[in-house]
Parts: sequence; C-alpha cells; structure tokens
Amino acid sequence: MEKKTQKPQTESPEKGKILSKPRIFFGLTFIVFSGVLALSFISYLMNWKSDQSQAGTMLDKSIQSSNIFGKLGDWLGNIFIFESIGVASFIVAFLFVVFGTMILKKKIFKPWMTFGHSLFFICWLPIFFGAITKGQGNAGVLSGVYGYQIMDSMNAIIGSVGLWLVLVVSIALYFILEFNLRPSSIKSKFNEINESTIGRVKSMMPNSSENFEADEELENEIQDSDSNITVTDVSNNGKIQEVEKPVKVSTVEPPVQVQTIVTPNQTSFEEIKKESSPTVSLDLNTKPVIPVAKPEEAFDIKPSPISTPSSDGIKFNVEVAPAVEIITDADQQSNDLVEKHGLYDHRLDLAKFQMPPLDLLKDYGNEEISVNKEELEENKNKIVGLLKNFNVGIAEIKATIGPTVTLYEIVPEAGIRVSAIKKLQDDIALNLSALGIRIIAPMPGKGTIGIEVPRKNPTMVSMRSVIASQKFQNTDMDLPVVFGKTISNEVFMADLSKMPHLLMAGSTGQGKSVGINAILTSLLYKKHPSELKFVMVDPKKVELSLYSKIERHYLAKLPDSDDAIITDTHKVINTLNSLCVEMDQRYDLLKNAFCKNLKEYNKKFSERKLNPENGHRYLPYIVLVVDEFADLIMTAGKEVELPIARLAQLARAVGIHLIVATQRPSVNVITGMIKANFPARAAFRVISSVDSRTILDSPGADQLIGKGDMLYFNGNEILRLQCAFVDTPEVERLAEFIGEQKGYASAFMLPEYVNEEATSSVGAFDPNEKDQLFDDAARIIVSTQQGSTSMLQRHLKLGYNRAGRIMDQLEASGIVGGFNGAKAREVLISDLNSLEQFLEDLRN
Ligand SMILES: Nc1ncnc2c1ncn2[C@@H]1O[C@H](COP(=O)(O)OP(=O)(O)OP(=O)(O)O)[C@@H](O)[C@H]1O
Repeated sequence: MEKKTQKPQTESPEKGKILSKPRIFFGLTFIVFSGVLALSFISYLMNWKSDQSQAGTMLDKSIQSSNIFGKLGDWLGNIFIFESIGVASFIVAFLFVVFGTMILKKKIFKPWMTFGHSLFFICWLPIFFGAITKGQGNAGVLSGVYGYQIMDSMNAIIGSVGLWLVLVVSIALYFILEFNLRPSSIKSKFNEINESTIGRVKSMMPNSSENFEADEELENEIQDSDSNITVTDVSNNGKIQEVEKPVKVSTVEPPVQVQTIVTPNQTSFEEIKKESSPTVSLDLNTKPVIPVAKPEEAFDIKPSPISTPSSDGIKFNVEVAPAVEIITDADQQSNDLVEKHGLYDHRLDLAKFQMPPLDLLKDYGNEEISVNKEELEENKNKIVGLLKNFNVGIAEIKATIGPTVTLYEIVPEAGIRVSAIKKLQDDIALNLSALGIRIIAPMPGKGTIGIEVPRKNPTMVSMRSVIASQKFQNTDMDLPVVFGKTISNEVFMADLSKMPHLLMAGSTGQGKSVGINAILTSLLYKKHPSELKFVMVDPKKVELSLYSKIERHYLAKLPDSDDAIITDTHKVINTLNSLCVEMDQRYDLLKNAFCKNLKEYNKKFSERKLNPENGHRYLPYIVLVVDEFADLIMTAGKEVELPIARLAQLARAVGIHLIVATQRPSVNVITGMIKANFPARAAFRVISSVDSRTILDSPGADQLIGKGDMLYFNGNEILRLQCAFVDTPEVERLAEFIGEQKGYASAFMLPEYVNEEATSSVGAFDPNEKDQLFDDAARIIVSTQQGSTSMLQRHLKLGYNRAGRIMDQLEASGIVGGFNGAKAREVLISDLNSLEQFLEDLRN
C-alpha cells in the first residue's frame, strides 16, 4: 500500500559535477540576457506608442527614451515585438533561460519538450492575435508585423472561416496530444466534478428528511445510468462518503443474491452478497445493483478499466480499484514538519564546506596509451610459435592494450584442452622473458584464453585522471572507490558499501599505501564530512599521519583519546570494541525505526519521521582503515581478531565498513574467520604463490609486476587493475584544503567503551552459578570481617583464580564492597545471623 508522502528532495546528481568557467559564464549570461529581454519587452509594451517614433535615433543623445533599458530596450522591443511576433516574444526571452540552465547543467526544464511547446506558441499566438485584431488597435504589439502578415496571407488563401478553423483545430490538437484528452477521460472528469459537487451540496444539508430526499434523487440518478454508478453512503455524522464503482453489465453469471441492509440513519441500500469477487457481473435483464462500500473503504477510489472483447461479442469490462492511500498520524506529523522546516539537511552544520577541487591533484601529463606495434607483433609471434611447438594450434589471437599490461586472447583450435595451455604458463613466461605473465584459462564469459603480458613502457594512471572521469563524477554509488584502470583502460570503480569490507595485501613497496590513499582520496572527493567518518589505525605511525589535519571533519575517535589516528595497540582494542558498541547502538536505532539499513534510516530521518528526542540522529558512514593488520594480530591476537570479525560479520547494514591491509598475508594473520567475512580482496604483488592463495584463494598475485599492478577479487572474479597513483604531496594538499575549512568542534565521538572485565562481576550475580564454596567463604569473611582474597585462599585452600572468582561473586551479591586497591574490601554484613538470613533469601 502506497503511502501519501511528501516527495523527498533528493540530492540532485548535478551537485557533484564540476562546471568549467566558460560554462558558468555563458550560462549566467544567457539567463541575465533573458531578464533584460523580458524587462525591455514589458517596458516597451507600456510606452511603445511614444517611443516608436524614436526608432533610428540610437546615437542622438538629445532624444530620451522611456524604456528602462533606454534606447537599447526600445530597439529590442521594436525588433522582437513590433516587427516580428508581438507578445509571443516573451517566449523567446524564456527560451534564453532554458539555454542558460542547459549550459549550467541544471535540469530544470526538459529542453526538447520546452522547445517544442515554445515553437508551437511562437507560430500560433501571432497568427491568433492577428486574426483577432485584424490590424486594428494594439495589433502591432499583440501579433507583430510578422503575425499580421501571415494571418493576412492565410486569410487571402483560405478565407476567414478557414483561418479560424486552422487556428481552432491546431490548438485543440495541441491540447489533446499534450494532455492526452479523450472523450472518455473528459467524461470521467466531468463525472468526478459532478459527483463532488453533489457530495458537497449533500454534506451541507442537515441529517434530515431533506437528506433522505437527496439520497433518493441520487439513487434515481444512479439507476438511470447504466455505465457509471455512484454509491453514496451516509454515515452517522451526516458526512457523505462516495465510492465510484462502475458496474458493467454483462451476461452468464447466476442471479445475484440481494440483501437489504440498513445504515444508521435509516438510508437503505441494497448490497450484493457475493463472496471474494471484486468484479461484478450481472444478468443483462436485471437492474444494476449497488454495492455499499464499507466506511473505511470510502476513499478516493479511481478504478482503472481494462476492456477485453469476449468471444460472445459482448464487451466485458473489468475494473480494478487501485490500492487505497492511507496517511497515518505519524506520516501527517512528519509531513507537517517537512512543510514547515523542509527536509532535514545533514550538511547544514558545515553548509559552506567546499568539496575539494580537482587541481589539488597533480596532472602527470599525457596518459594516452601508446601502441608499440613491434612489441605487439613480437609477443604475438612468440606466443604463437611456442604454442605451436607444444602442438597447440590457435584459431585466432587478439590483443587488448591496458596501461601496464597487454592482454592476448587466443581461441585455440577445436580439440585442444584448456589444461594443456594452462600447463605452459612457465614456458610462455620463459619464452617472453617477462615477469608478471598471467594465464587466464578460460576467460570468464568470453570463451577465450587470456595471456597477460606486461608492457615494456607502462603508462601511469594518475589519481587526477580517474577522479575527473565522467564515470566517477556521475556515479550514484554510496561509497564510490575508484581503484584505477582495467586492462582495457577503463576506469574501475567499486562501491565500498556493497563490498562491504575490503582486505588488502601486498609486500612492502608494491603500492599498498598508494592504494589506501587512492581509496581515501576517492571517498574524500565524493562525501561531505557529515556523511562519512574514518577510524584510522596506523601501527606504522607514518602512513596515515597526513590525515590528522582532517580530524575535525572526517575522523572519529574515542572520547578520552588525544589523537584521532590510533597508533597504540591497546587503544586499538578499545576503539574496535567501541565500534562494536556503536554498531549495536545503530542496530537498536534501526530496529526502533523499522529500517533495514542505514540508507533507509537516514532517509526516514531526513523526512523528519524519526524523533531526535528518542535518540535518533543522522548516521554517517564509518570506515575503519587498518594499515598494518599483521602487526596488530602479532601483538594483540584474539583481542583484535574477535571485534574485527564481529564488525565484519554484522556491521554492513549499519554503515560501518572495514578496510584492512597487511604486508604479510599469512594464514595466522588472515585467519579463516577474517577471510570468510571479507568477500572483497585487493592484492598487490606478494612474495609467494602461497601468500597469493591466502589472500585471493588462487595464485596470481605473486606474478604481478609491482608499482600498483594489482588483482581485485569481488567475490566472483579476479580482475587485473592498474592502481591509480596519488603521491604524498597530493594527499597533503587535499588534507590541507579540507583542514583549513571550518570543521566540527571536535572529531566524531565514538561511544565510550567500558572494559567488560572490570564490570562483569558486579551486578551480574547469578545464584545458580555461585561457587560451591560460596556460603563457606561468606561465613569466613563475615566472621573475620575481613574482605581479603588471600585469606580465603588460606582458609579454603584454594588457588588464586578460584578465590578471586568467589570474591567477585561475594561482591556481586552485596556481601563485600568493591575492590579497594591494596586494602581489604569492606564487609557489608555485620554478623553471622544476618548472613544466614541473607543466604536463605538468596537460595529462595
Ligand atoms: N599506482 C602506482 N602507479 C605507479 N607507481 C606506483 C603506484 N603505486 C606505487 N608506486 C610506486 O611504488 C612505490 C611504493 O609504493 P607504496 O609506498 O604504496 O608501497 P607499499 O606497498 O605501501 O610499501 P610499504 O608497505 O613499505 O609502505 C611508490 O613510491 C611508487 O613509486
């Protein structure tokens, strides 16, 4: 059931587009010129009689013009209005606005439709005014000379009746085509108006006999009509609710059982008692019977007729009533709020925030791929020759040149086994004497076998070129990440929110840090600070430090920490657990708002359907970036692995996404639990094929050539990409540009994380799980009035751990107080009698 809601003001896709200066100049010039034209025309219309005599005196200073744009205004008015098309000239002025908005890429008008309509009226209006004025009175300005002359010529050719016929038929055709007017729709519109008028008149009448009479009249009216029948239900309060239920007369159905029901104010109707069929079929001879709508059904129901010719020649109409639109109180309230304050704009806190311009990124010059025909020919010959030596015949070979790699696709002759070619990988590599050869047999979805051969002179892919690409600029992805270019030189992008977490690996110096910077740069170029927050973990301390400048805009941190970029392993554990708390809180918010994911939730919040007083808030995406995961696992092990795995398993729906990078993709770093929850993987060059298997579940990453040459696995297939290059100074400039702008008062605060171990014993006492020696321990403590764990150890001959656990239980049950540093705990029960009573209560 569709709810009637205010249409949300979706962010226009043009927002992200960068307009060139000439565009802005010409766009604005057109719009301003349109204003000048319109004002000149208005002014000309007011003074045209006096000013017209001054035509041709443009340079004569002694003659003044009364047009607000002086003689220029006069001249424009004269040219457009008087000498051309009369008042239709305003349409010309309007067209300049349309041009202007087109140049500025604002999709306010549908250009072709607007031009079409305008052209029609530019032709029709002058002739129409010409026909009306016949050259008398204000003919000059209404029709213009052109309009009058065309009208005059037509008049001479087809006569005045013919002229009017052309005018009327053309305008009628225009409206019929434009508004889809058909006799049936005009008739139903007319019926609607008719009914609503009758309804209104009826509702004005008191609940009396007059009303009754009106009902009868109406019924008569209804019964007169054999096609459209209006049922009127008069409810208790005298309000009339109407349902239009056209009943079409048809044959075959058995006679309908009719029952009379009485409505509260005694108006009687006949109800069709017929189960489960919304379609009504009646005997041709019976009079139409009127179904009574239940009060809650009595909304605007506009049936949509479906007409099917039946085999017996009788027209059989089926009408399906559309779903009833219902507005709940909450909807109404949010609609009112939106009407009053507009949609909630999360960007408002930093309304003046400027998205970074493109020129912060370095232009590395020509990135066009140069084709080295000799190299291509040489490689092709080597491949064909080698395969021939191994008795592998080739039917066809094709080369696709990418930025770093050329892909040779071969179609083997019939009967050749794919595995035979696969086995030759090392031989081909040896023959081509090149590193980084990868054989893809077969190419997914292509029916060929691919051999990737690195180029001698690779082309660099700059971050600027991919950020400037149409694909990135016009993307509607939620978290667009532009990695670089594919083997066929296309910009490659992926949506981090769909990945939903990314695992990156690569040996040192192969382009992993550049890859992370490319990801962060793409997100910074697309997302406003209110929409995205980063949690950065950088055990190496230097890789992500550049981003500290954007702390108050894009970073998130724990309330008690000084630096937003976390370099200390212990803090990482707290931060990860805090992220888990944030995740749980977000899930609660989503659950209370009946939303399935963050996007839905934020939309609802923007439409003011969620009350901030109930804890609802706009939720930015949170991206956790861990630069050296191996280091964390080595120092903190499970304490890091568990929250990471938990986040990876659950956090996608609440907008928390993980990017975890490591130099050492060994199985004790990338464990099964981690791997299972990171479907998207990016591999730069790694040392061994074992490492490649760990990260990608297949070899290949060990065959890469470094410098940003990478494999991306999206869960289905592996793609070879050349990562875009973004240098440290570029990132610095970007961070500086953002950092210099007004930001929030502080970084985004993650929820405080309270270490569970510190609190678990207190308040979590479960009498069923108490230690067997709990009662004895309590008696010893109370009799000695000493809350000491070592004393319990001595008296009960226990190890420290068990004694400590019993002490925690005594604290939780309220027999002793909290941990008191070096001193013994306070004993809260003064004597054994009270204790026995207390223990008895606990048992019950
Ligand atoms: N996409 C790329 N295009 C061109 N050159 C690149 C690219 N990525 C990296 N390089 C080159 O490789 C060098 C090392 O890259 P990067 O610092 O990203 O390696 P790394 O894997 O992060 O190393 P480490 O783990 O030691 O930090 C860069 O300085 C650059 O010269």
